[in-house]
Amino acid sequence: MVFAKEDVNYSLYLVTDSTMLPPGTTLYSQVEAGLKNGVTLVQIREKDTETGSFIEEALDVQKICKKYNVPLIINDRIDVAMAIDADGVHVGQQDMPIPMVRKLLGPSKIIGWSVGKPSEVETLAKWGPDMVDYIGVGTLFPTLTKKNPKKSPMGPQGAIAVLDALEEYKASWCRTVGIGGLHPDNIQRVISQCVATNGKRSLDGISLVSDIMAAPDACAATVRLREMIDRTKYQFVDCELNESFPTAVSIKSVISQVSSNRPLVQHVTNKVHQNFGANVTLALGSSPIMSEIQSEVSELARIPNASLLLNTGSVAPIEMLKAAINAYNEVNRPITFDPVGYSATETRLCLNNNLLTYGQFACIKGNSSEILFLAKLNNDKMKGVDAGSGKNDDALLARATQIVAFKYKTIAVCTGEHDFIADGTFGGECKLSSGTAGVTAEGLPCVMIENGSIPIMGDITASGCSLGSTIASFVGGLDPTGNLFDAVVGAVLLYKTAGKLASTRCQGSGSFHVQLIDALYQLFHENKPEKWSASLKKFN
Ligand SMILES: Cc1ncc(COP(=O)(O)OP(=O)(O)O)c(N)n1
Ligand SMILES: Cc1ncsc1CCOP(=O)(O)O
Ligand SMILES: [Mg+2]
Repeated sequence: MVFAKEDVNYSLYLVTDSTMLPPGTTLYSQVEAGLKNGVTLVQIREKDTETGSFIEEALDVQKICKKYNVPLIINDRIDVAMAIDADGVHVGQQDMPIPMVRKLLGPSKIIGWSVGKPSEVETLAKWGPDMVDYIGVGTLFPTLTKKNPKKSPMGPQGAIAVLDALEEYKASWCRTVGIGGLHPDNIQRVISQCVATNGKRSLDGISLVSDIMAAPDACAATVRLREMIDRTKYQFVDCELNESFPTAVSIKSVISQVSSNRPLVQHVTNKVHQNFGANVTLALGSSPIMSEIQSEVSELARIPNASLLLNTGSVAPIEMLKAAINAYNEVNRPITFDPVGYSATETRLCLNNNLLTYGQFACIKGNSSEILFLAKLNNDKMKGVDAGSGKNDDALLARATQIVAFKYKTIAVCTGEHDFIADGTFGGECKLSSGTAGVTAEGLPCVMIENGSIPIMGDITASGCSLGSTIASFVGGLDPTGNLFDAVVGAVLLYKTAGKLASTRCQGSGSFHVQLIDALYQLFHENKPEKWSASLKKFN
């Protein structure tokens, strides 16, 4: 049977490994369980099997694949692929050169190649469309399955660089699958974040080994993966731009939702912020919990309307931070990420980059230096944890905010004299495909918040961190159909209006703290956004 290459469905690509079979299962039972429940492509990869046995296993797996009309790919072994007339092979950078593989297999067979960096894309593009049909992009995350990996995990940002290279070198024919450490807790993020910067292509599939091969119940594991892949919203691929901008009416609705849903806001934050953050959260009708206990994050994330504020000024161990991200991502509850002092030290840079790759965030909030650095528009090392002293013009800050929103598929907030908020999270049900939306960062909805400066805000501790508490309360309190952009813009408008009000009422920085909590409480419970001093304007 010859599969037309354009008909190959890469969406759930199972790669076998008999060394991890649970008791009571076989290579064949795991493959069949996968095929029955949504696996769309199979690769037999048995690195420790002698040629004779490998051929027997491949023939038996081939029979099962034929029953489900699914192509079979052979790992590494071109001779075995030819011997059994398999549908194709997958080779890596250290295996037989692609032109030689193509010469032996002929034009109709599927050839997959492992690609880990843009220069390898340039090579395949030079070969042209008759050589490589798809690439395995990885290793995305750490995995024990592939022994002695040549490169360290690339994360979604590494995959984006490869997708960008496919666009740059115009290799439009080439399909892509992500591979390496893929499991239910990171698949949605991989799919939604791994989109080329020009919005014109996403990953075409997810390839994995252990999540199915090592599963005691491979049927259930596959059903879960299939469901997750089919329902994950993909950004910028065949989706429409959200044209709606927040209004006083939509913000009023957000506050009503927060007030009735009373979100639980888990703070993982620095010691200085904890007390004030808790009081700000209470003023907004929400319930704060300051917990860094790794063993309880899953329980907390499952509490109705749970919301996580991750402020990396905290000293919580990275394992706890990652467990918290996992727990909230797993149940689709919002995480507000505040990468305090993003690049002030190597330690913070490494920690924040690690977390940004590891998690999907509803909102990423930072000062102008942090956002400019995240957008790679200002690579100077930040001085301390405060915004750089340089005056950045509004257009640059707005663009940086849009870039961060696009890059991480999030609501990005850039705080400063003016605040900028951009929406990179729009919905739209899209399938795994090379999209045609062509949406780019500068097309994203972006607003500028004007409220005049509030110098005394800088004279108290945790005023910036507590905007994070406000955002986390608002996004946590949304109804399921609520709009994240409305919630974040509403939180910033409320917080800035309260700051201005408190500055007119206080006697100094000490009473400003108290007045700020009073003002937040009063404005929240009044719920009259149309009267707030802070205002927004579209910045596109
Ligand atoms: C779909 C897919 N992607 C990548 C690989 C890795 O292939 P390779 O680099 O040749 O490493 P080994 O699998 O041979 O260890 C793959 N097999 N499948
Ligand atoms: C074959 C291969 N190539 C890169 S990672 C990998 C193994 C992926 O296995 P798992 O899905 O269990 O992480
Ligand atoms: Mg190989």
